[in-house]
Amino acid sequence: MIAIGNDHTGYALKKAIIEYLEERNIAYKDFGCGDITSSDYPEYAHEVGKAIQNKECELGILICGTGIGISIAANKMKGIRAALCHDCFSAEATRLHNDANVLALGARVVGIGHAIKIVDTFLNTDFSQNERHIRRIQMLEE
Ligand SMILES: O=C[C@H](O)[C@H](O)[C@H](O)COP(=O)(O)O
Repeated sequence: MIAIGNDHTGYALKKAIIEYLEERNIAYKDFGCGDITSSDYPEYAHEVGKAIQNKECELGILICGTGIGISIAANKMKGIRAALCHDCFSAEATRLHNDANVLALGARVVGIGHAIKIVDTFLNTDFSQNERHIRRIQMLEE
């Protein structure tokens, strides 16, 4: 299950990502927001982070204007490794090396087509299970 959350700036991109997920029968839970009325990104980061912490969802996608605020908020939560990625190389590397469990995107930074490719890369790359990466992730948790 993929958790998805966004502030007002990310609403249009969120709809496009949901279309991508539905076309591929990928289960998701939408934690809002549901329109373009000004809203506060920490709320949605918190909801998505909680869904991952309690194992309701395995991975999350968070969107704000830059992706920065919402990733800062998510990364304050224990066990959350949110990666702000605006290119496919980073999206692949953060799954392989960091076992990132949240992809953060900036709706004011990337176009929808590029963002969908980034989402596709993130969701289709598994953690490497490499010993040195496991060690470093454990250090992050400590
Ligand atoms: O990091 C913060 C996010 O990019 C927000 O989406 C952004 O600050 C929202 O800006 P505004 O309230 O001016 O639409």
